[in-house]
Amino acid sequence: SHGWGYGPGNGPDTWGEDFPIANGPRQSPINIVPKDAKYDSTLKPLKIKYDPSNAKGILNNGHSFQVDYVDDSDSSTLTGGPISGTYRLKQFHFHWGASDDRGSEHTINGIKFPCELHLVHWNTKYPSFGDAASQPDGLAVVGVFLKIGAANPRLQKVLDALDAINTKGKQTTFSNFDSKTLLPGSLDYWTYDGSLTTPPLLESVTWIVLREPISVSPAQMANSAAFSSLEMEMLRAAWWTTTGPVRL
Ligand SMILES: COc1ccc2c(ccc[n+]2C(=O)c2ccc(S(N)(=O)=O)cc2)c1
Ligand SMILES: [Zn+2]
Repeated sequence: SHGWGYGPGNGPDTWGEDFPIANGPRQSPINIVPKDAKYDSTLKPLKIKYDPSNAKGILNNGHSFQVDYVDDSDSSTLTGGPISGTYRLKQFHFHWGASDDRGSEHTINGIKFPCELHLVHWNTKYPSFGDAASQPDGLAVVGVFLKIGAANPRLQKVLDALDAINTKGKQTTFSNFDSKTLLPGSLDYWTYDGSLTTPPLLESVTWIVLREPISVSPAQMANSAAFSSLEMEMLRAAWWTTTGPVRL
């Protein structure tokens, strides 16, 4: 059968057929309502330490593109915040839509952002990412909203690499990139226990969604081939998933 995607026959509302956990108790994404969020004084500040030399490559996986990191040591880690122990950076990727009025997975007061960055980390109490991905405390994903505004020079190195991976399955080396530069000035966050937002939808993610967005310009959103090739899939789907991928 054709794989999952964002089209009319394989989009988020059909994922439950192959992945019944789609109807589970802690599925992501969710709508964040700031006024309903509870302040938790036991939460600590986020501690993020990334080593730019750990960047390995950039891959077009057909649903997004991801920058993969070497994760065989504790040189790029997330600690503090709502998590205990040490989580290693594995990859980061983006979710975007066919137009600037939608694309993010999480929403704030029902508002969609044009893009959302996910920095994926796994709990080093488990031997590998694959093992951690099936554990309730296995993963921690930092979500960062992108809003349309001034061009963001920190994104440019990533966008410039996309032309070399403009079809599904293509990858190329991507080295010496400090993903910490993608983060906003404030690390204030909302957190909840959720899941992977794409199949296999595993309920193993402690979500840490930053309140402050970073900027991206309309030209940056549109200008790269890979964005457009991946966006072609999104475009085909756009007429179908005008409600976006939020499943409640
Ligand atoms: C154990 O088998 C797996 C585990 C994870 C898989 C995966 C296939 C695609 C993506 N992943 C992911 O790693 C993945 C999927 C979604 C996200 S998200 N969008 O950050 O929730 C992060 C990471 C298969
Ligand atoms: Zn994601």
